[in-house]
Amino acid sequence: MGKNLSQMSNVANSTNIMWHDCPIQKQDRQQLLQQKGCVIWLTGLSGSGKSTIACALSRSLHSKGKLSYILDGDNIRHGLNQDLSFRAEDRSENIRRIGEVAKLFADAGVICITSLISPYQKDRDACRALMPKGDFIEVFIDVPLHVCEARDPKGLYKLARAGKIKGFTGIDDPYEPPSSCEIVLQQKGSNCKSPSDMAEEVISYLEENGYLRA
Ligand SMILES: Nc1ncnc2c1ncn2[C@@H]1O[C@H](COP(=O)(O)OS(=O)(=O)O)[C@@H](OP(=O)(O)O)[C@H]1O
Ligand SMILES: Nc1ncnc2c1ncn2[C@@H]1O[C@H](COP(=O)(O)OP(=O)(O)O)[C@@H](O)[C@H]1O
Repeated sequence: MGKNLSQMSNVANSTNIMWHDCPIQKQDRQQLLQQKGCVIWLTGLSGSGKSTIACALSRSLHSKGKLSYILDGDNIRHGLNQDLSFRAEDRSENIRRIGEVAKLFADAGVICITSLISPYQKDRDACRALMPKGDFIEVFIDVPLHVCEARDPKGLYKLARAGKIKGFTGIDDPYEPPSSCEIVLQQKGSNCKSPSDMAEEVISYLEENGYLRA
């Protein structure tokens, strides 16, 4: 029997498309994995520690028998997003695509950790709006510019200050800190928290909010 025409959709440039459901759903995959699929969205300046904390978090989850996967902005720009630059529209598209991919991982039951500067509030809000409620956990890595600049692990701040990189976040391109997010990771006074201490704060949030059981 032919498909009912009324079930057909047009989405942007995709016409006459139809959604297919599978009887095995997110709930079933979560049961198998004994965890809740979600997106842990790490945002912060270059050098704030996103990649380091993402790795510490993934390692800690792995040791607890929980399946996670990291989508790192730098890495995704080597493949899927290699056509995108750092101008505002391309950063937005970078974040939109990674948001869509992260949503698929969360639907697969995986704890998906994204690690992107994601400097604009509206782009992060748009990703949140893509997901079912509770699936988007926004984590602000609140490290001041002067600390990130002093770390400068890739030498990019130095190049940006010398005018050799234009539109560098924090120097001559904006970073909008989250106005409200689930977790803020920051140094308390002079007490320097390690990346694994910060990862453990995220783990505590996941444990307390039931993400580490089905
Ligand atoms: N102009 C400019 N501004 C900011 N960052 C720059 C720029 N050019 C290159 N890089 C390098 O690219 C990494 C950031 O990529 P993202 O995909 O996370 O950025 S964004 O979310 O689209 O803003 C960023 O990596 P991290 O240092 O890990 O944040 C930089 O290494
Ligand atoms: N909590 C922390 N305390 C001290 N140094 C850190 C911390 N987190 C990261 N670093 C260091 O800061 C640098 C930047 O970290 P990275 O993870 O590459 O940041 P990002 O991915 O945000 O650019 C690295 O050299 C890392 O060792």
